[in-house]
Amino acid sequence: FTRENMQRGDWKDLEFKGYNFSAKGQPLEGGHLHPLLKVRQQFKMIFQQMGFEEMPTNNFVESSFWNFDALFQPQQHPARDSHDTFFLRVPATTKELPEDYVERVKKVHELGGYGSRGYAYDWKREEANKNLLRTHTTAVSSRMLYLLAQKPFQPKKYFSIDRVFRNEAVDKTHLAEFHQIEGLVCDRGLTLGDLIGVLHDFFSRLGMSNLRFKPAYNPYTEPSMEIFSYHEGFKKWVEIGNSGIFRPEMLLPMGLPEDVSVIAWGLSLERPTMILYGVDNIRDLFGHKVDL
Ligand SMILES: COC[C@@H]1[C@H](c2ccc(C#Cc3ccccc3)cc2)[C@@H]2CN(C(=O)Nc3ccc(OC4CC4)cc3)C[C@@H](O)[C@@H](O)CN12
Repeated sequence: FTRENMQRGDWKDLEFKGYNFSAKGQPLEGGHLHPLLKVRQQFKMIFQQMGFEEMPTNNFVESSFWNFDALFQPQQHPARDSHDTFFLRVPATTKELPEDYVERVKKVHELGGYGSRGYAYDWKREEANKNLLRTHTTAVSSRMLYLLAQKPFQPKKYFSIDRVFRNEAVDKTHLAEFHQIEGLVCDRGLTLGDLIGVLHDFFSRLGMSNLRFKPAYNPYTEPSMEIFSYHEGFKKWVEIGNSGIFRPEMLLPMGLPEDVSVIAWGLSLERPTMILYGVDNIRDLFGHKVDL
């Protein structure tokens, strides 16, 4: 039946079936929120109920300075080479860093100070200038703590939930990126007991009250602890995150008062989401739809 037939009106003498008004309409597919975003909302609400402020995390690109050097992570650390980190070609280097602070960071890496021996190596500005995709949201925490140190001290509780990037082999449960959740409390005289207490408060709001802690290592926290929770369903201990107290070599060059300490912890968003939604392949949740 061509346009000409229609225009000539040939349709007038055709037999048409009567309307069937009792026919069902197309089933309407209701939309649904992505599980990761639903779990992110839950964590956000928990942090807000605990009086934490959200940190600005909308820069995926970071300098090696804020991502590593400010955290007292030495320039020869394996996490800093291209097997673990995505470095940028354009723009390859960062433009502006607070020069006086950079000098103090260089000094604490090379010679120590504040009671530290330092790492006794030649710290290079070119290394710190290299732009990368942030490997952890702790890069944002370091920026926020530096800003806090520029004003008369006041205690703060910050959190962040956003994407981080690692140049790692991908498999069923690992992607080259994930969402890190991080919380920190900055106040005078905080101790490991305060860290354990805030972890119990935080995780109990997720129904995880039976916690255990194991000594661990992070370049920027001392002491550090891995966090475990007994999972009733799996009848076993599940690692639910990592935590620690930021080192003086990180905090004092920023200019924070000597008696101020910062307790912090982190976990991923994908792990809890996969468990809460029974997803066993991370690709069903996020990332490129390829069959591995
Ligand atoms: C390379 O990726 C590391 C990632 C990710 C992680 C690890 C450490 C940090 C951190 C930190 C930190 C430490 C000190 C100071 C500041 C930040 C953040 C994310 C998860 C951290 N983990 C993790 O999320 N596990 C987890 C969390 C919640 C959960 O809830 C379920 C409902 C019951 C279940 C599991 C632990 C492991 O999964 C680990 O194998 C994978 N980890």
